[in-house]
Amino acid sequence: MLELKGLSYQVEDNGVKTEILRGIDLTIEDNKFVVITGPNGGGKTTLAKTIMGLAKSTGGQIVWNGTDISGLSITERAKLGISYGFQQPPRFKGLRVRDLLELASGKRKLTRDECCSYLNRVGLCAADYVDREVDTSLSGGEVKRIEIATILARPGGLLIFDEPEAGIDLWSFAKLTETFRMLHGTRENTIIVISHQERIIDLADEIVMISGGKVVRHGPKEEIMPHILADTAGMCQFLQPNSKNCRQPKEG
Ligand SMILES: Nc1ncnc2c1ncn2[C@@H]1O[C@H](COP(=O)(O)OP(=O)(O)OP(=O)(O)O)[C@@H](O)[C@H]1O
Repeated sequence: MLELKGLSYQVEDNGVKTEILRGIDLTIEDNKFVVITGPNGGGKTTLAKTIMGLAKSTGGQIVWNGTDISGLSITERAKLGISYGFQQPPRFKGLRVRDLLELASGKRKLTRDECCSYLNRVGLCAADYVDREVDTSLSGGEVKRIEIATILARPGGLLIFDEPEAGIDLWSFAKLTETFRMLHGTRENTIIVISHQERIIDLADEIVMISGGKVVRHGPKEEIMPHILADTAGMCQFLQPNSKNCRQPKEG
């Protein structure tokens, strides 16, 4: 179980303090599929980075399976089974795709078939990629999918994906959605996905909406989804043609 208790993250620039996360309280039960969504700049990525330890929380606690991990390093958190897939993944010159998959899995050696199975699950033709270097010769979408494959290779735990759909073509996205569905079906991991995509949100057991550094909604998908749709429609007056406040676009 993941418990965030009054989690805060504050930055200071030239003496000016900005609170990016403002006392987040959130509990995520084991083996749930939770989608974090909300407006741009709301604090979703920062929240995910503080859980992984990539950003150091400035207040509150992060408790994973009963252990307060707030003071632990990224490596220590990774050893406790926490994984994070970047919105924009880094590249690793000199490392091949199979090296990254082996590192992620924790096994000394993965068979070619094992590597291929992880790559196929993100829509990559394994034979073309398994021996390629993870350098700048790979496109953004390729490197993103390779990174997601490395997270799939990790032993069970807490898997955090930051906008996995970003930069991925429609066909691969369909494959990825199916992979998430299957991954959740095994009930071996707690999955947190930051996403704005309705097809990913649709997979969720629970939705957390973050805005202004706070949790503004959290609950089962069936409860939160109508609010999201209403909020989204509310932002665009033309999506509610029968609304009293609706200004219709002028013809001609
Ligand atoms: N180190 C930092 N210094 C100053 N501001 C920061 C820092 N990190 C994040 N921010 C600001 O905090 C806010 C939240 O950023 P964050 O990346 O967490 O948002 P997000 O909800 O993931 O947005 P998006 O949907 O666009 O990816 C943004 O306004 C961002 O500019």
